[in-house]
Amino acid sequence: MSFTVPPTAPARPNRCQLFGPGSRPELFAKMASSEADVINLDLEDSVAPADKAAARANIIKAINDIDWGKKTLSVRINGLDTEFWYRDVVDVLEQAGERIDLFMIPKAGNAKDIYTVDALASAIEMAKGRKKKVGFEVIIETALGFRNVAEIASSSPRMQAMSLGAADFAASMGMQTTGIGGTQENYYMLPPKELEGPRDRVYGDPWHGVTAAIVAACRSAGILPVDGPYGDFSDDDGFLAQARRSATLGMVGKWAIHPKQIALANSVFTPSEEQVSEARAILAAMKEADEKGQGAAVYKGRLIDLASVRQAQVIVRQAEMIAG
Ligand SMILES: C[C@@H](C(=O)SCCNC(=O)CCNC(=O)[C@H](O)C(C)(C)COP(=O)(O)OP(=O)(O)OC[C@H]1O[C@@H](n2cnc3c(N)ncnc32)[C@H](O)[C@@H]1OP(=O)(O)O)[C@H](O)C(=O)O
Ligand SMILES: [Mg+2]
Repeated sequence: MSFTVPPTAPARPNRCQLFGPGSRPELFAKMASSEADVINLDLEDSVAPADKAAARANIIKAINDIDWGKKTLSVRINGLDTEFWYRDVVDVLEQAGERIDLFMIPKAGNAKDIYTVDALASAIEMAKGRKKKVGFEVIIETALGFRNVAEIASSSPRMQAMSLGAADFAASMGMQTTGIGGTQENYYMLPPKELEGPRDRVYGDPWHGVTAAIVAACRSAGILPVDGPYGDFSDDDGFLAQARRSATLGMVGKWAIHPKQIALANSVFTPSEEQVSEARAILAAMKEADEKGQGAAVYKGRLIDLASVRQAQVIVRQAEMIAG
């Protein structure tokens, strides 16, 4: 290990973040009674400019009136390049009660963006005598954000989580696609032409680079890495494939842009009984090895050592935290 020990991430479930437009208040109670761990009430891109003020009022009322249970309650504010964002922060923090947990800052480009929102939120919290400091989560969805992902992750003690926003990311990177996440039709390779046999397309993962960058930035800053939206909510298999890929890379959850995606996300980001018992068996085998003075052992024909203990602990800790 390095002498620099990263902080630990917030110990709360974040398997699914359910989004709903602030301009559709009829959805809020349904969101509150869903199985999502995190609720994101949106003031940004799912709300038309003419509806921003009404959406703010809807969200403030909902924060105050609805029983959100144990869910993490987040409000996505507008981007810092708009005329809307300051009013989002001011109105919500001045008029909504302490139940709000997080602001989600979209299109985060650098640490200064987060500092700016932090300064405004701090002033309002002091002025209004708010006891609970609002936390932040951000979306990496621009080329600038990708470039500065590490400084954004550790930009403020308020930071709790970071998501990939595939649609805006694709636009900002100039990617040739209109899909929101998932496999892209033209992102494939062919087997070498010298090989015999059919040259079936092998699809790659165009989100791999930024996903790995987000996970590394989050894990070294002690915040939660989250996979963003999968736009085609009629494609359960596609959602599951992308979610399993991001879980394998270290992300802790995924957005749902429709309620049918909640169970899919929860199924992937809750370690299965098999995964947990395998992890516990590895821990038991390593305990036995340790008692014999061995740092490495053989488990089901493969090497396990102290790194395997740390891997197994990740899964056991996740399961225990979700079980509460
Ligand atoms: C891509 C970038 C993003 O910003 S993604 C995040 C922003 N987007 C959103 O917030 C959209 C959220 N989803 C919706 O608005 C809707 O789900 C919908 C428009 C996609 C579909 O709505 P619709 O009412 O047509 O859906 P139905 O299939 O008829 O609904 C069935 C049933 O479920 C209830 N419902 C619908 N949506 C929700 C919801 N979000 N939460 C809770 N419940 C919901 C609906 O009322 C029906 O209920 P019932 O009538 O059966 O009682 C990103 O930034 C990037 O860049 O990548
Ligand atoms: Mg976006």
